Amino acid sequence: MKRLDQVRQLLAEHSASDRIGMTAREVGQVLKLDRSTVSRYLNRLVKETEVEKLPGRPVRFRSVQPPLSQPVEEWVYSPQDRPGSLIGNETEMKEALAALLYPPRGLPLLLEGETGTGKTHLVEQVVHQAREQGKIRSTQPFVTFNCSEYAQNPELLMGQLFGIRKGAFTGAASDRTGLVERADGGILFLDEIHRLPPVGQEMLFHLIDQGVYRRLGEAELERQASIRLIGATTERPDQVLLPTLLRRFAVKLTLPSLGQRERREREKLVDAFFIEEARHMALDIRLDFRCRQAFLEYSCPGNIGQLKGDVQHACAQAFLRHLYEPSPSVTIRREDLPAAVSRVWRASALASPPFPSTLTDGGEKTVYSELLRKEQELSARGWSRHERIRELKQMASQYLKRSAHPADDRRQTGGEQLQEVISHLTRPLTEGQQEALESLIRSLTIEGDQPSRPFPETESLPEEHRKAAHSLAQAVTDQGFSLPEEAWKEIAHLLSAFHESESASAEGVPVLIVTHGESTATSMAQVANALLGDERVHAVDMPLDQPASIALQRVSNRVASLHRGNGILLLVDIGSLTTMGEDISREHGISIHTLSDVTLSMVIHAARKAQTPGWDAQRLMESVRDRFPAPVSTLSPTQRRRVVGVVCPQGEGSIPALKDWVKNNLENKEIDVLSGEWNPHQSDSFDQVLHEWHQSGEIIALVGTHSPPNGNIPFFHAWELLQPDGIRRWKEQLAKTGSPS
Ligand SMILES: Nc1ncnc2c1ncn2[C@@H]1O[C@H](COP(=O)(O)OP(=O)(O)OP(=O)(O)O)[C@@H](O)[C@H]1O
Repeated sequence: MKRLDQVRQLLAEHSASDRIGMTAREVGQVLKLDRSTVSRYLNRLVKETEVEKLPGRPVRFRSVQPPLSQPVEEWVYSPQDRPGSLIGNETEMKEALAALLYPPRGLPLLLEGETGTGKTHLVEQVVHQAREQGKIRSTQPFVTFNCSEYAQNPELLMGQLFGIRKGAFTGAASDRTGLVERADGGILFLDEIHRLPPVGQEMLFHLIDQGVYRRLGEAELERQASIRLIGATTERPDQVLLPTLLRRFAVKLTLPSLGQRERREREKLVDAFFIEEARHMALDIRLDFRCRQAFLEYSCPGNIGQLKGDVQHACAQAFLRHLYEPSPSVTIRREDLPAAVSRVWRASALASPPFPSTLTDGGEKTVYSELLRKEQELSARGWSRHERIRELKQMASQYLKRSAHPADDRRQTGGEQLQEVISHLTRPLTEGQQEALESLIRSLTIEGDQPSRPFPETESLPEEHRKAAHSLAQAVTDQGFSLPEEAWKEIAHLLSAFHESESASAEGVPVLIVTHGESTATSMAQVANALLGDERVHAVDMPLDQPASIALQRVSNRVASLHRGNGILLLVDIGSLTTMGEDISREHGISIHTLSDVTLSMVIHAARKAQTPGWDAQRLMESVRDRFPAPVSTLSPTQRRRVVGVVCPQGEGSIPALKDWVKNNLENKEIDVLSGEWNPHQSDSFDQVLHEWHQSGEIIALVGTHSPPNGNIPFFHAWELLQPDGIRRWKEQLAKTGSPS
C-alpha cells in the first residue's frame, strides 16, 4: 500500500474509535515514517478535504469520517446508479483519441501495461468515443485480435493476420482472407502484439509504412490496405518488438498497475464494479464498511481485471444465498469474499447489521439470470433444495473460473461415505474399477429421482452382471442414497465392461474426450485408462475462459497426432464442441465420428471396444450409440439442413436488416437463415448461440457486424457482403458446402 494510503487508513481507523485525532509524530511512530514526510501527506489529505486539522497545539489530525453516532456502516449500490464507463486514465484516453484521429489515417498507437490494467478497455472506449463524436463512421471496421491465441503456431498466426493463399503451407486448403483485409478502412487492434514472430513484425512494419502487404504464399500480388493500428503488450516493448516496428508507433502509453493508482481511483473502480453488478441483478447490493475496506486493501496482482472478477465473485456468492433467503436486496458478507480479499478483512468498530434481500431477474442474460433460470429449472424437475444449492454453487464457481476442488465435491456429496459403501460391497474389484464404479454411482445419486436421460438397455448383457448391478443399486439405496429407478442398468454396463476381456489390437481406434471445464475430460480418461490398464483414452479439457479457436486448434493437433488410419471417435459434452469433428475432419481429411452427452460408462464402453480387431471409427461409434441410444446425437452432415447464422453482439440492433439481406440474396432457398445475439463479456455466450443453431443443421457461414470469437466457421463481415469480392466469396462458400448428391 502506498504511504499516503497508509496514513489515510490509519487516521480513518483511529478516528472511527477516537475522535481526538492523532499528531504527525504519533502517525510517524506507528507507521515508522519520519515526521516531515507524514506532515506532507497529512497536509495533502487536508487539502483534499479527507482529513481535518483540529484546533490547538500540537496540531492533531482527524479523518473527516462520519462520527460514530452515525457510522457509515454500509454502502448501498443501486441499479439506478451509473457506474461510469472509464475510471481514471483520462489523460491516456485523450492522447489515445488524438493518435487514433490524427489525419489522414491515425498515428500507430502502442499501449503497455501489466495484465488487467485496462488496455483493451481503453481501446474500446476510445473507439466508442470516436464513433460517438462522428469522427469515425460506425461502418468502418474495428477488428481486434489477440496474437497469443496462435502463438504456438506462427504460420497460422500470420495467416490469420495477413491471409493465406491456397497451398501456402500444409493444411492451407483454400485461400483465406486475413484480418488486415477485414480491417481495411478501419481500425486494427492487436493485443499481445509481441507474440508476432519477427517476420510478422516486419510485415506489419511494411504495412504501416507503405500501406501494402501480401497474403502468406502470395509472391506476385501486393495488396493495399489502409488501417489505423493499435497494439498492446504486457512486456517491455524495447525487449520484444523489432526496433523498426517500435519506432513506427508514434504514440506510446503506459497504463499504471492497480498498486500505482491513487486510492480514490481504486475506490471508484470498486464502486463502479458493484454498481455494474447491481444493474445486472436489478437489485440493490449492500456492502458493509469492512468488506469494502478489504476490497480497497488487498493485494491484487491481476490489476483491474482481477478486482472486477473478485467483486463479481462476491456478488455471485451473495446472490446465491439471496435465492434461498428472500429479502429486498443482496447483502455481501465476509464469507462471500474471495480468499485473498477475505484475508485482509478486519474487525472494526463499525459493525454492520444483517440485511434482508428479494428475488428479481435483471432481464439481461448474466450469471445471475442464469443462476435463477437454473434454479427454476431444477425446482421444476423436483430436485431437492440441498441438491439445487449444490448444483448452483458449482455453476457459480464455474462461471467464476473457480471450479471446486474434486475433494470438496466428494465431501459435499457424501462421497467418502459412498466410497466406503461401494468398497465394502465390491471387494473383488480392483482399485481402479472401484473408483470408476464410485464415480458412476456418485453421478447417478446427484441426478436424483429424475434423470435427464434414459438409461441404456441391458438385454444383451450377461444375466450375472444384471443381477449384480441390481443388488448393488439396492444396497446403495438401502444405505440412504437416492438413485433413479433404472440406474442399475448403467451399473450393469459398467460391471460388464469390467469383466469382458478384449483381444487388443495394436491399431485400434483412438478415443478422444473433449469437454468443457478444467479437468472433466482428463478425469474421465484417467478413470477409464486406470480401469482398462492402458492409455487408450485421450482427453482435451476446455477451460471456460479459453477462446473456442484455441480449443479447436488443440483438438485438431491432438487428432492429427492420434490418427492411425482407422479414424477417431470424439466424445464431447455440449455446445459448439459437437461441430468440431466436422471442421477437423474437413481440415485433415480424417474420418471423425462424434457422439455428444458423454458419460463415464460411455467412455469405458468405447475404450473397451476401441481395440476390437477390424473396427474403424464408424463401427465403434455405432456400437457406442447402440449401447447408449439417447440423447446421443450423431452428426451426419449429409442428412442435415444447412444454416447461415446472422450474429451480432448484444444490443446492436442490426440483426433484422442483415437477416433480410441474407434471405433476399440466397439463391438456394433450402438454406435456413437463423439469427442471434452474443454477449462479448461472457466467454461461452457465442458457443451457446452456435450450439442452439447446430440443433437445426450444419452452420455453413456466419454474417455479422463484428468478428465472432470462433474462427472455425467462415465469417462474412456485413460490409464485405456489399463489396463485389465479398459477394463472390459468399457465393463460393455456399457453393462449396452444397448438398451432397
Ligand atoms: N479504467 C477502467 N474503468 C472501468 N473498468 C475498467 C477499466 N480498466 C479496465 N476495466 C475493466 O477491467 C477488466 C480488465 O481490463 P482489460 O481486459 O482491458 O485489461 P487488459 O490490460 O487488456 O488485460 P490483458 O493484458 O490481460 O488482456 C475489463 O473487464 C474492463 O472492463
